[in-house]
Amino acid sequence: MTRDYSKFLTPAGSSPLPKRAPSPLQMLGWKPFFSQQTDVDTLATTPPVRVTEVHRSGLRVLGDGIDTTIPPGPEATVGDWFLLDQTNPANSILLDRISLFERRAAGHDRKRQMIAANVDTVFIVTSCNRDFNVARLERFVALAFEAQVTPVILLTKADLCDDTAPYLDDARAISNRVVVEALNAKSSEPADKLASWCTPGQTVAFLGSSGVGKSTLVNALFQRSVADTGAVREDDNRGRHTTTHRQLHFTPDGCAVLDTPGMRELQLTDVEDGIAEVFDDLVTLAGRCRFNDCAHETEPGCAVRKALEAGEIDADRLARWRKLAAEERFNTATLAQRKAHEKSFHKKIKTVQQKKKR
Ligand SMILES: Nc1nc2c(ncn2[C@@H]2O[C@H](COP(=O)(O)OP(=O)(O)OP(=O)(O)O)[C@@H](O)[C@H]2O)c(=O)[nH]1
Ligand SMILES: [Zn+2]
Repeated sequence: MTRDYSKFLTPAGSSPLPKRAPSPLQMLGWKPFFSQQTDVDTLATTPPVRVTEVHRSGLRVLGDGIDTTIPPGPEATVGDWFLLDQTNPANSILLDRISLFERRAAGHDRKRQMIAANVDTVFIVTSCNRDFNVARLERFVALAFEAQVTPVILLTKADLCDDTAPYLDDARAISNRVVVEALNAKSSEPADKLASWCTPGQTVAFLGSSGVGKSTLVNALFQRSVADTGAVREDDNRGRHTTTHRQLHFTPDGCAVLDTPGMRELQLTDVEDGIAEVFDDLVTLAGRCRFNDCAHETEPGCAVRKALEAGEIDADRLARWRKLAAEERFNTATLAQRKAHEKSFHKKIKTVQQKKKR
């Protein structure tokens, strides 16, 4: 007799256990990385809260059943997690970050300013037209790597472009660690194409020049969910992401979208490691040059020039790496360092001129 066991088998494609819905804290972006910094008892007495808004007067923090304001501290930024001391909020404990975007302030001391913490994914947006610029994309990818945030390159306005293939090829050649997608931001595509990075508990941000479609994409993220629930009026969800201060907005799905003007002004300072990651193949090659301080120009035993002559590396990419690295060094140098550099440069010129006179 053959028995029919089919009724006892899990149907193909379905998981045997229903997935547990994320907890309120997980929806806010709470991860094992944070819980590992503390213990159950501490969590019970000082509950975790996330900074969702930064104002001059204080930080708005959200937790499981908590929505309050704590005094501003110089050490915190939007996206940060605190263990909230409810009796004395100023004594709340800041948890270590998974990632951090920073920039140098304008002015004399050019102190570092924190832009956003614990962002998981940054969408680097450009369009399939004249805005597309490999050097700029490399620079944004370097910033993301430096901040420990996963970069994803989005090429918008695909609908206005005859052939997206060359753009995709160029963007994909930047780093094999970066996913690249081409899309029409105004269509229904963003919901699908961004879905895997915009799951509950994830925090995302957008980088890119003006007019490339960042707001259109953010709108799409909100409208998809809004359309699903049909609960929010059009003009309400418009207002959700127009802001002038640092803020996290949560889609009804529980994905946090960072909206901060500072992201647009990120400069190329203190990103030496990020640049080295983008150009890791060239960095490895340079490590094989005979001299540690090889400028890859006329030095003997230069592995970079050898590879270039053998056609193993791209001359344009090499030039972009050197330019980006030089720009980074210049930006990162303090005013004093720049002045010292100029002084020694002028001194050199003077010596040369004096020698010529003789
Ligand atoms: N056809 C088409 N138009 C797009 C696409 N993405 C954006 N646009 C249009 O391009 C214009 C600029 O888009 P925004 O979303 O405002 O660009 P942004 O990057 O937010 O610009 P800023 O707010 O200045 O930083 C708008 O008119 C959009 O409708 C796209 O993929 N296809
Ligand atoms: Zn060299």
